[in-house]
Amino acid sequence: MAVTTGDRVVLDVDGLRMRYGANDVLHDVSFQARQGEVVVLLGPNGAGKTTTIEILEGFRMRSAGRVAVLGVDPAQGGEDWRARLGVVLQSWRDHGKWGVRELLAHLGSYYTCYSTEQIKRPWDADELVDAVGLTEHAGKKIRTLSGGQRRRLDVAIGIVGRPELLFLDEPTAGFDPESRREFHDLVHRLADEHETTILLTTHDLDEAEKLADRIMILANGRIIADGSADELSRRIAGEAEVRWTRDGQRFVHSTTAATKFVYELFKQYGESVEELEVRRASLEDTYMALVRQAESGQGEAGVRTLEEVAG
Ligand SMILES: Nc1ncnc2c1ncn2[C@@H]1O[C@H](COP(=O)(O)OP(=O)(O)OP(=O)(O)O)[C@@H](O)[C@H]1O
Repeated sequence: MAVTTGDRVVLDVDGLRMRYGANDVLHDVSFQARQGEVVVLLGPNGAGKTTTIEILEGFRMRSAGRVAVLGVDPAQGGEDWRARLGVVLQSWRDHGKWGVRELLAHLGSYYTCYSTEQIKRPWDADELVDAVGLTEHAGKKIRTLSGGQRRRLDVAIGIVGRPELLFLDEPTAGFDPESRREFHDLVHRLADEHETTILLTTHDLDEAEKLADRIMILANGRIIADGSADELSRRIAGEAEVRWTRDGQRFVHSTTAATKFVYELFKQYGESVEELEVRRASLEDTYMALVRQAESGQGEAGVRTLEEVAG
């Protein structure tokens, strides 16, 4: 997990609203992200994640609110501003006849003029191919790549200009577990070594937990939670489930004071307690509880225990 988050505010969103026709999609979205921070945006289908990201990227005009991306309003961002952003959207379908390395070197050449003292642009094509795990396939034509390999290429295209801020929309859809792990390592490296700020969407809560310094949950066009995975689960807090076996019999007990309970359990039964497990609310439990709570129209004041909310 990135620990090198700086003080510089890279993303600053205040009172963002978006309306499509008569349909309000984003109501009042406000958040900030700092240099080197990995922020994961979660939310059910249709919550407004892609809309938010597209507004930040300058691809979509907002209805209201203040937005500064690398200090610039995306609606007014020029080429030099755009060169500092990396965007990974859908799979790269064009240029099927191009080689992997060839395409990266070609796209990279557009960034040469945006090189600075601090940030040398573009990323060297061979190093980049290596960083995304495509070395073996560097000479292959793009149309011959598998789905997962093509997605890695999408990521490489997104970072070839060494962006200060990277947007990733469901980057690991279609990855096998190994590619997913490698991709997670790459995200950590970008944040830790290069101080890249990363905003990504995913529906994979395990991935969110592994990657995020901060998780934001968007539901019904509002951010209903913003914090680390631990902070979010503490908001739902409540009870932990303690499981154990004794003399071959299984036991389950729910308690808000798991440590004390386990201490008493051992004091009473000592070594006959086996297979002890303490399970706290997972990110999935927390996510489901918060989203259901938002969908049933309860505000912050209505935060209840997980059991009450999730039934
Ligand atoms: N161009 C558009 N015109 C009208 N409505 C739109 C447009 N684009 C998106 N919407 C609506 O805005 C809402 C938010 O869509 P958005 O794509 O931002 O959601 P999302 O959180 O990214 O969803 P998913 O997880 O399914 O990708 C949806 O109700 C969608 O139907």
